[in-house]
Amino acid sequence: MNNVVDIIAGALADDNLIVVVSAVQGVTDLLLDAATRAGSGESGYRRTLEELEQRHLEISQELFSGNIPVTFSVAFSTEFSELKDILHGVFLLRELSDKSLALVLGFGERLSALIVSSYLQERRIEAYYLDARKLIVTDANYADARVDAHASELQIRKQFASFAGVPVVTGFIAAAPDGSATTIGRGGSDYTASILGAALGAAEICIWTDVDGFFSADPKRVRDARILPFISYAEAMELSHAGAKVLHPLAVQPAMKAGIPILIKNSFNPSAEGTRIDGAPLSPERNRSLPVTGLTSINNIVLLNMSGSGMVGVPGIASRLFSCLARHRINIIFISQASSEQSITLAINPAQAPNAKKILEQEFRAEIESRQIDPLAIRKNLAMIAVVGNNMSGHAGVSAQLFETLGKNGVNVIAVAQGANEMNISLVIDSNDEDKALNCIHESFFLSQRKVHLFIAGTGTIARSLIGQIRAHRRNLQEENDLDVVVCGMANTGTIALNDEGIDLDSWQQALQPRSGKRGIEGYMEIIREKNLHNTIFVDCTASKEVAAIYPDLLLANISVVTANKLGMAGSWPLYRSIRDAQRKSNARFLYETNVGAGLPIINTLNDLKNSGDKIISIDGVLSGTLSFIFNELRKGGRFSEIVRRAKEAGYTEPDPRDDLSGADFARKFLILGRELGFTLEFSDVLVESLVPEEYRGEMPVGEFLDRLESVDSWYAEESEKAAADGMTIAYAGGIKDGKASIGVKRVPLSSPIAGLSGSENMVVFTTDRYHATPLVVRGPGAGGEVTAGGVFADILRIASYLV
Ligand SMILES: NC(=O)C1=CN([C@@H]2O[C@H](COP(=O)(O)OP(=O)(O)OC[C@H]3O[C@@H](n4cnc5c(N)ncnc54)[C@H](OP(=O)(O)O)[C@@H]3O)[C@@H](O)[C@H]2O)C=CC1
Ligand SMILES: N[C@@H](CC=O)C(=O)O
Repeated sequence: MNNVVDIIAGALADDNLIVVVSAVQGVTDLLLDAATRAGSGESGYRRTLEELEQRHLEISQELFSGNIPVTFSVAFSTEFSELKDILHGVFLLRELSDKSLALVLGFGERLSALIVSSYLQERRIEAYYLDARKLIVTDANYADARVDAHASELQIRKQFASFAGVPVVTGFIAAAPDGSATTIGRGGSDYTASILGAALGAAEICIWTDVDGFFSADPKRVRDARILPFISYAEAMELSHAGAKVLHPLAVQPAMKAGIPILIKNSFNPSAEGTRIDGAPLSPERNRSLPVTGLTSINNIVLLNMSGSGMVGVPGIASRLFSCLARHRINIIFISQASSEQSITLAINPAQAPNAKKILEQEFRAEIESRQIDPLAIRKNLAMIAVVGNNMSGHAGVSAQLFETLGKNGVNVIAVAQGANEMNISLVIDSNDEDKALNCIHESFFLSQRKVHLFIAGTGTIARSLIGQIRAHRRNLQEENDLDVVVCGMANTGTIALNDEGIDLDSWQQALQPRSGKRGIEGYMEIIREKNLHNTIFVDCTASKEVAAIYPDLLLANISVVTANKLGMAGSWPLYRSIRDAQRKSNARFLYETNVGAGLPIINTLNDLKNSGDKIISIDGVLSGTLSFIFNELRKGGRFSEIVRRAKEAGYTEPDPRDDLSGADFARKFLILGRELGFTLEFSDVLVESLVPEEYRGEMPVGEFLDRLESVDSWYAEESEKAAADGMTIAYAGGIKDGKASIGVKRVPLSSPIAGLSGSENMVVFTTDRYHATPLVVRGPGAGGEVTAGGVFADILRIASYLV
């Protein structure tokens, strides 16, 4: 109130002012509560009344610093005793008519106007209280009255024939022709101001509210929403009708008719520029080149669907439908009818849905009984989103962009409407998807920089390298590629870190907290699904079967997946099939390049060959970084057990190195390649030679296994020497041809390319119709944190470029 009075005092220096006030925050709800209780005979209404009195008293005490003027005190008591009398009457009668309700609800504005006008007087400003019942004339629909513009204009002009002082007018309330109090809709003080401004030809109508103006989207739901300095009357009307709470939907019309600009300003931040609403033509300075001005949503609507073959080509059905709803004062928020004329879909307020269904079923009883029209269908828990902009008109591609971004994010559009003025596309979606839809649409139309949200499973070798790479490269991606890679979740078996705005990658280890609630990967997936962020990618850096098993569910929930874990694509055939099926059904992407050869482009190369029509004859080579490293080092004369330890330390091995030494990890890669080639293979179809001695294959802890491995050192040393004596070397390699894959220890000439491998190098040899005489070879490091994480990162960026 102090801010308000300062603003009034400041503005007064330049102009004549009319001040219109609304009720103190929450007061109209309290009045409604008191009236409803009194109407149902609950004496508890008196407590609400006391609370109301107390609240206004506290405000007054504070404003007047304890020295409340006598005149104010008297007026204040008079208002409250009138309110008490009315509520007492309602209580005695146990009946709350619309007429009484309108009278009660108006007390919020009456008390505000009294306080503000008295406080202005206290500040030596010549102000006076003015009841809008003397100014605004409505029909007799007391609680939601329709304004009679002409009669109101006459009254207002008469009242302000001469102008002196600052009138402080009660917003929201008006009078029916018989003088009874009416109200003109919640938040109606904006409307009151606009009616007064228009009637008097004001220079400006300024709405002082608690936000900086119209935003491109609700900033509480879309973090990157931006203020709109200028919008047209038409845009303001579309946005406020479609849920933007900044301005009363009806407030634009009188100002627009009179050509008076409306300024939206923030009374808590008066220096902010605000939003100017007017009818100025589009110009580059005032209107961005973007087609969309803003988006907004109504988060609780109900769809009413009337359908039936008997509606086709029958004139008058729509007229009966709408007339029936109008007779019962049911407001229609949205209408859609396809050209087949088989159905009409309407969105209405949920509170009115049961009544709407009842009256329409009565209206169309004959048609429903004769099955020309189906019983009315009601669909709940829906939200309506409106995408609004003057510039949308004639701008091809707006709806394509809108539906594409929703589709990629798995947001199902249930109903759509666009008028021929092309400045509003409204769509109805499941209310669970509302925030996701608002954010992805906003990002698509307003932001040059797009976001992908990552949820990582696993915090081991690969995840650590991945985080390091994202941290090092994030800024560059933002600047060069307009892409922000945001890590929103990390989890291992015991801990979890979550932050929708992005975990601080400099201290992610500290962010990990013990897991609570539903643990396991299912719990993590539930959190990701509940968050329902747009452009979400799940990144699997575990070696877990349980994690791989959730890929189908993730994909069906439209969450893209990047995985280094081979247990999905090399899992059982049913799991493999269900991943592939889910991939087909979903708009989300699934990439797994690092499953074979870590960061090497093996799966992409194979698919490029296949997709471009080449025929793959065979694939041979070394596909284990660990085994390659072991045999390359043995050739130099190292001890087997000690080399295995080094492979583990270098991050080449699986969490349990027996997965490498048994050939299982290698076999999985051939299994994946075989499946890529179209063969129906299970793991057992790959012939594998294991290097793990029989007695160490059980549950033995990894440390103990590594200690015991020394027992085979001499065998490997001897085999290496024997092979060298014959000009040969030993290596672990394999191949797949005609759907048959086998891998194991081989003797190869020292001159063979396999003998020339070093470190963890992999080598894959594709023999194809096109690459026959000289096969196509992909060679390079095939294991290790950095190269694998690089491959995972590249897959993430591939999905990002599809999503954004
Ligand atoms: N190393 C390499 O060169 C390559 C590895 N890969 C694959 O990358 C994957 C990761 O390897 P790497 O980083 O070396 O393995 P690590 O053992 O270093 O890390 C595995 C991580 O997964 C976590 N984890 C295991 N089960 C679950 C679960 N159910 N839910 C959540 N987190 C889980 C572990 O958690 P906790 O710490 O709590 O146990 C751990 O943080 C493996 O599938 C591997 O085959 C692929 C290509 C190359
Ligand atoms: N443990 C694997 C890592 C890559 O998949 C290997 O050694 O190749």
